[in-house]
Order: sequence, then structure tokens, then C-alpha cells
Amino acid sequence: MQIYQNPNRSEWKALLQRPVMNTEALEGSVKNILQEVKQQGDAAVKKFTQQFDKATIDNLLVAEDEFITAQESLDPKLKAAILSAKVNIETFHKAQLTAPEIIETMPGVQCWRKNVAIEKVGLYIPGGTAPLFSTILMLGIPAKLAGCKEIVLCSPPDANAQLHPAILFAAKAVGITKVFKAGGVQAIGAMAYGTETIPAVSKIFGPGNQYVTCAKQLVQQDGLAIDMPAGPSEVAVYADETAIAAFVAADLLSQAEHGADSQVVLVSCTQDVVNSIEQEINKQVAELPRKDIALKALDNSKLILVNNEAEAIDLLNEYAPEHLILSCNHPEEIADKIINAGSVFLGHYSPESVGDYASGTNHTLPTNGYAKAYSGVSVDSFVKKITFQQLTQEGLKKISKTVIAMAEAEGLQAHANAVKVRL
Ligand SMILES: NC(=O)c1ccc[n+]([C@@H]2O[C@H](COP(=O)([O-])OP(=O)(O)OC[C@H]3O[C@@H](n4cnc5c(N)ncnc54)[C@H](O)[C@@H]3O)[C@@H](O)[C@H]2O)c1
Ligand SMILES: N[C@H](CO)Cc1c[nH]c[nH+]1
Ligand SMILES: [Zn+2]
Repeated sequence: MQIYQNPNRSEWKALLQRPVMNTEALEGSVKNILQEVKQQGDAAVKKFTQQFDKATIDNLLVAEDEFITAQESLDPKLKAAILSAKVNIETFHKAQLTAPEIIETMPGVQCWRKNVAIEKVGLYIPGGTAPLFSTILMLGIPAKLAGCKEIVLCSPPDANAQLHPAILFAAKAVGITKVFKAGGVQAIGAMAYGTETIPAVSKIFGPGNQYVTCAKQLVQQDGLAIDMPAGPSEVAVYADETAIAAFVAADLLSQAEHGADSQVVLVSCTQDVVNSIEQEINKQVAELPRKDIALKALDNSKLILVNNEAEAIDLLNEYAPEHLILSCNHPEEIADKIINAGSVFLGHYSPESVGDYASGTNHTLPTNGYAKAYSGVSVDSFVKKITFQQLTQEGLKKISKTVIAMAEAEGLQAHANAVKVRL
């Protein structure tokens, strides 16, 4: 990891770039796959599954007996952990459900807004280098709470054409029954355009690698809705002299182990803090089973020394990290000044990995600086908010002058007439 000493503000933008692939090359290859899936349906999905996942798939849809085998084979301790995480995630997301409130803007003019579930949604569950069954809880629970009717799930199979039993167990636990063995761009294309087996949906959700994220952004241009660009994981940590080096190093490595193109960033005002965390990273990374991946991610990562806390906050807001950990003695004060981040973890005892699995918040979050404008997944992501209004005859009389004046000034006489004719 490279150390940057008090970089100039003018250098921040370049310094905070993510290690992204060449856009033209990436889009070119993703477009070709999407096009083939659009034209050839299941055959193309199976062909690319063979090419990228080395799996020969007869039936893309997971059969009922596969769910039963998964349920029977999964370690009871893991089943209990999944169910316990599910309770917290449900509790947190349930609180997001709001009842419609009728607002009388003037006497006789009532307006209200109602959440209506998106009928058909598609969930992408990453599985290239690790089967992220936790993502099923993060997407399936809010989808169910919102009331989505058709929930389709796609995840890449292993070379034996199987999905990890925990994926099937978690899918059943949240009530998703249509699970398909398809990953990557071909899965996004299938859910966007529909194939003989995989139904087309109205909105696609879920994180993934750069191919998956690019595919979501491209199908969006074709009219599909997507949750957000949720690409390679990242974390930024702000550490002061109260930070515990071993804790911070473990947090940074927890996101570095996701993928070679992940990025982690440490920001501090103190050289000694940076030095001791760097030493800890070197010690801990050597012990990780995914050491090779983490080391590659560390090559893209930065240790940044800044002049003072205010500058640290500005830099973190410019970075707009997916996750931000405040390892300092007054995290609440700093958290108040954070305007760009996907999810924030306060203090020395809030590791990011609890949010990944079980605290209750959602782990599907914007990456690559998109936290400047996007939120993570929530129940809101799965609904449309439809507005309604009802006026009495008196109410229409009261509002008529305003509407007629405005309509006529815009030169739209028929708009004015629609009010006048009722008076
Ligand atoms: N932002 C978030 O909320 C969030 C949450 C969880 C995970 N993630 C990220 O999700 C990603 C998961 O990545 P992954 O690779 O393990 O799984 P993945 O499921 O996203 O991608 C695997 C698929 O990528 C496709 N692929 C691989 N190489 C390709 C190529 N050369 N051309 C076209 N397609 C290709 C294959 O079809 C494969 O099935 C990680 O980057 C992780 O950090 C992000
Ligand atoms: N950290 C990921 C989001 O960037 C989510 C995840 C799933 N499993 C472990 N971690
Ligand atoms: Zn994670």
C-alpha cells in the first residue's frame, strides 16, 4: 500500500480514482454477451455459463429436490446464523414501511402518496469467487416486505452446475422460489430481456463485479430500472490516535479480500497511526486464505496522511466510499459531517463486517463514488410511490384561480378549460 503525505486538494481527484477497467473494452465485451442473450435466450445463457463458469447446465431453473438436499446438507449452525441475521435485517427494514398520510393542502384539496410494489423484480447474487448468500437476505427481505409478487433470483453455478446449499437455503428462508443457475452478464441479460426459462423483470437488483455492474448499466439504457451501480467493494477508515491498529487492519482486509479490484483507504492525521496499521496489515494478510486476492487489492489501496481532521472529512466526502469506518474517539461528531457514504460504522466496536451480515442495515451499496448521489438498497428501492388526489366541488372552486392563471400564462387553454368547465 502506498503512503501519501498531505496531498494537495488539487491532487485528491486523481488520488481517489478506483481501479476500474477500460470502459470501452468492458462495454464492448458486455454488449456482445447481452446481444447474444437477447437474440438466443437460454442457449446463449448456457453457452456463456460454460465459457465463464465451466458449468454444463441442462436445466437453468433449480428443482425442488435441490432445495431439499441443500436444506438437509447445510450445517445447522450456519442455518441458525442465517435465520438470526434474517431477524435483524427484517426488523430494520420493516421500520421503513410507512402508511400513506392524507394531506389537505387547502380546504377540499386532499393529496396522498402510496407505496406500490414493483411487480416483477430480479435479484443478482454474486458467486464468482465466493457464494454471497448473505446478499439474498439483503435483497429478498426488502423485496418481500415491499410486496413484490414475482421475485426471480440468478447466481452463477460452480463447475459441477450446482449452487451453494446456503444460497438455496437462504432463498427458501426469505420465500424466493424461482432460482436460476446463471451468473454474470448473461444473467443480467436474461432478467432484462427474458429467455424461454428466465422471465423478464422490471427492475434488477444486486451487487457484482465490473462485468455485472456494467451489464446493469447497459440494460438500464434499454429501459430497465436498476437499483444502483454496486460494484467492487470498498472501505475507507478514518483513524485517530485512539484507533487500535489490529482492528483497523482487519477492517481494511475484510473488504480487500472481496476481489483484486477492491480498494481500501486509510485516512489519518498521525504518521505513527498509519505506520502501526500498515505493519498490522502486513502481519494479518499473510494469514488469510484469500491472501492473493487481498494483496492485489492492497496494490490499489492508499494510506493517506492529512493535516487535520477537517481536511480528513473533506477528503472522505470527496471519496464517497461505499463503507466508512470512524475509528476515533468522537465518531458521532464526525458522522454528522459526512455527506457522501453508503453506510457508516461508528467507533472501535463497529466492524464493517457486521453490516455485511447481520446488524440489520443493507449491504448492497453504491461504489465507485456513486454514494455522492445514490443510496443503498432499502424497501423504497422495491416500490413506486404513486401520488393521488381528490378534490371536492368547493376545493376546486378555491384552487381554480391559481390553476387558470398559470395555465393561460403557459398558453395552455385546454388545461384552463378543464377547470372552468366544472365551475
Ligand atoms: N457494492 C456492493 O454492495 C457489493 C456487495 C457484495 C459484493 N460486491 C462485489 O461483488 C463482486 C463479486 O464478484 P465475483 O466475480 O466474485 O462474482 P460475480 O457473480 O459478480 O461475477 C461472476 C461472473 O462474472 C462473469 N465474468 C467473469 N469474467 C468475465 C469476463 N472476462 N467476461 C465476461 N464475464 C465475466 C462470469 O459470468 C461469472 O459468472 C465483488 O467485486 C464484490 O466486491 C459488492
Ligand atoms: N462487503 C460487501 C459489500 O460491499 C457485502 C458482503 C457480502 N458478504 C460479505 N460481504
Ligand atoms: Zn464484505
